[in-house]
Amino acid sequence: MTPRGPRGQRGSAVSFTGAVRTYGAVRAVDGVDLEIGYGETVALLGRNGAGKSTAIGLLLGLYEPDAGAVELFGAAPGQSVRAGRVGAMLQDARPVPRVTVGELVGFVASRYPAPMPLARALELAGIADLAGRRVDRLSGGQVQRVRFALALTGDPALLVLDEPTAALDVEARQAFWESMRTYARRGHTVLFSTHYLQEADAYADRIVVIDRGRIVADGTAEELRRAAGGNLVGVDRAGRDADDFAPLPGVRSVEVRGDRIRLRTDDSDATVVALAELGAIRGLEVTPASLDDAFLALTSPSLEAV
Ligand SMILES: Nc1ncnc2c1ncn2[C@@H]1O[C@H](COP(=O)(O)OP(=O)(O)OP(=O)(O)O)[C@@H](O)[C@H]1O
Repeated sequence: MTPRGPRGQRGSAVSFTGAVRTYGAVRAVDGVDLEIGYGETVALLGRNGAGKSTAIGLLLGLYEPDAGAVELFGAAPGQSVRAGRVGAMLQDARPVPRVTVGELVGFVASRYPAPMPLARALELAGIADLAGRRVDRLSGGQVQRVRFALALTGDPALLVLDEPTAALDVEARQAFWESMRTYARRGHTVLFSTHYLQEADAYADRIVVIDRGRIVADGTAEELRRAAGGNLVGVDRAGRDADDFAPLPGVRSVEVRGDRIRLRTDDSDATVVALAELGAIRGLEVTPASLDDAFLALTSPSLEAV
């Protein structure tokens, strides 16, 4: 079915088609195809240097792709940004101005065609009590929340957040995600990048894993766990080699950990039956792969001792 936007638009909120962005020899974004429908909350997950910020820069029209195309709401990114349809919170080290929080958010709001009321933006960002405080005298976490208010204030259809919780303590982090959820529930589209798998799992409808500029997985947390090999089966090694286990049904990878063998498998039932036939079930343990396991398997195949 063709996705429809909140005002009945067809198509995608975000569309990357074979997008490439290079820095010299580095292909920071290397042929990305990605469609994000209206109202989806998507996490962009990747290690340091995977290409998340570069992808976000392309999406916001901060720079042009060297090849391929990027569209927002069916138009060039810059056009959608200028029309006030996008709010962004970037990793930004610019010095903060010497005005109050209320003045700053109010000023930015005044530049949008249909901003949300100032009090609403401050409340959603959890900084209603900071309205009269000077921005340059706030803590790092408070400034981060001011940035969130600035991203929200134009009441954008798409919210783009680059590692939004990096400077926040646990309590502020939870409050932040609650606000983001409230916003997303109103039918808005949200794209956020993060290193925190738990955040991606808890707050996104869909997780896109990027590695060396390429999308290596795209789906729900459950689908990612399955894509990486759904279960882990552990047994005592009992003098056997890793090679004895690799051909067993369902097995994707074999890891030796001291006296234990750990098998990543797509079909743990078939693997366990085969282990039983081999007489190798001493210390048998079957556990679902965690999202961390899936992430490591998807982004660093060289670490696996297959
Ligand atoms: N302005 C630049 N000049 C040269 N190389 C760059 C530039 N910006 C990014 N890169 C390189 O492009 C690759 C992708 O970087 P990017 O910042 O997009 O990754 P990231 O996933 O956002 O990383 P992090 O999680 O550390 O913020 C890296 O190899 C990085 O060194």
